[in-house]
Amino acid sequence: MRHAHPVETVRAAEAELMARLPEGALMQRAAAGLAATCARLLGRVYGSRVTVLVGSGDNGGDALYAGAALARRGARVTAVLLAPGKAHAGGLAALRAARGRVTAEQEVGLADFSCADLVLDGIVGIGGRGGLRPGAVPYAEARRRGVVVAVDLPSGVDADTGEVPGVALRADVTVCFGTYKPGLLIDPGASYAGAVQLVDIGLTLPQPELTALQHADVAALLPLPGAESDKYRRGVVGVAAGSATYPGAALLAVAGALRGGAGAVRYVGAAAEEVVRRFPETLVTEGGPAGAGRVQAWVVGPGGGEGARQALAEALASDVPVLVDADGLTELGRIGPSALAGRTAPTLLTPHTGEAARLLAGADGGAPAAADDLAARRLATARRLAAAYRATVLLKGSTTVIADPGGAVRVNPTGTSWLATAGSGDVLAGLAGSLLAAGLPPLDAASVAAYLHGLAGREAAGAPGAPVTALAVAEALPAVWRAVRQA
Ligand SMILES: NC(=O)C1=CN([C@@H]2O[C@H](COP(=O)(O)OP(=O)(O)OC[C@H]3O[C@@H](n4cnc5c(N)ncnc54)[C@H](OP(=O)(O)O)[C@@H]3O)[C@@H](O)[C@H]2O)[C@@H](O)CC1
Ligand SMILES: [K+]
Repeated sequence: MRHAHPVETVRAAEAELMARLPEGALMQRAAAGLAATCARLLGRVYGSRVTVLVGSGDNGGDALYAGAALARRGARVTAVLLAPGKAHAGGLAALRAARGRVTAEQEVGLADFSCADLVLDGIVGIGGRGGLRPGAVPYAEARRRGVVVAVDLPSGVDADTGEVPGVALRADVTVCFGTYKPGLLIDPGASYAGAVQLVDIGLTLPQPELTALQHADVAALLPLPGAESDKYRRGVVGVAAGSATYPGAALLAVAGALRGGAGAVRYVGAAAEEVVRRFPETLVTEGGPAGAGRVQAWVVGPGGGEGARQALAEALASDVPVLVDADGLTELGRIGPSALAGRTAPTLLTPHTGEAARLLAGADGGAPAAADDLAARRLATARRLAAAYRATVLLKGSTTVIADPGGAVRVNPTGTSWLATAGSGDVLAGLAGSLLAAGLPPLDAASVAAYLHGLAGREAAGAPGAPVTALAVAEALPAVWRAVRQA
């Protein structure tokens, strides 16, 4: 599992460790790890050209010491001071002692940047606020031929949220210290970080609020049938989806649900005939959720159209977990959080940012925010929704973020942009609902579903990627399920 901690926590751990170590020891550890990665990336250090962008704090200090280490191995290193007079004095002395060059002239700096084999971005790290300052912006726009390595964090990315409030410097590799910062895992920040490598500097950190699952974590959470299992013990997931106008959503939600580990799928809705024709293993019931037989979780809303209101009300009145998606979310936004007030079982909401805007408006009373703004602040958006509705929220997008009302957050590391395709969300809803019915708590059900769905998207798209259909994503689920278990 990848763990991320906010700046405040990192600073506290740093202070606690620094009090027990000789001065500067922590920075030396960070710089040594950084220099080792740079050497690996360069292949041959001797004779290579390295440019070090240096800001006014310890982030620049790390970069200067790493630059000095590379210079001692024969690299031609130039430090470009973006805040001359404030650059880390010890790091600067070390670089000079290793015969590194130092300049504060932007023209020289930009020329060096463009022809370097490797650039170290030590402009700003966890002490940063706002995007790049004007003197640094030209580097973000300049031509580059070498690899850009961000020190701890790409400069201009907000460490705690992944927001990019202006211009940021795009990295190919980020070497972070002690722990991941949330901004390295959440878009848009994550998209600036490239491949992220963690250097252990010995910090003792508390349990993280924010995590990202990896194969082994998902494998441990997957529901597996025991020798005694029958379909009811493995869980029955009820799917209330599709309408006369959108029968396809019912098929796709059922396709996802059939591959999510529940023992059976029970469908209610207007597309029963199509569902049984395509998936004869589905149980079909007339009427809505209230009159259907016993299920262990409901999925309500994909392609629900007019019927979504009634289906939502009936599912929410049940005492089993309910996943609300698509048209169900629109209906929920109309009522607001009071619709969930009497629930005794968990609720999982799976909005994209447009639906999130409607849900927030339903909670706050104001006009819906622009979806793009919510996408740029996806961690805050998911947390706000989870708190307002007292529900687990899976906010879909370039980084899917899952927030529990208790404060825990999971960030999904899998996926492909090809997944932004019609019906893909219906498959995800069915899959997550199936995992809920199989007994996973909502945070686990949602994050395992997002993980498998992202992998299935990649599997269906192939490499190099090509457009995928939602049904192909559902059909790829068994293969990725097996791959996760075998890893
Ligand atoms: N914590 C740890 O465990 C360890 C931390 N280590 C390292 O230290 C780094 C943190 O160092 P730090 O605290 O000196 O802050 P840092 O990010 O260098 O910023 C400094 C100053 O920059 C300025 N500034 C602000 N915004 C800006 C912007 N947008 N663009 C440009 N400048 C901006 C602002 O100063 P101002 O110019 O406003 O006076 C601010 O005070 C950390 O990321 C890691 O690399 C490791 O060595 C060891 C273990
Ligand atoms: K940086």
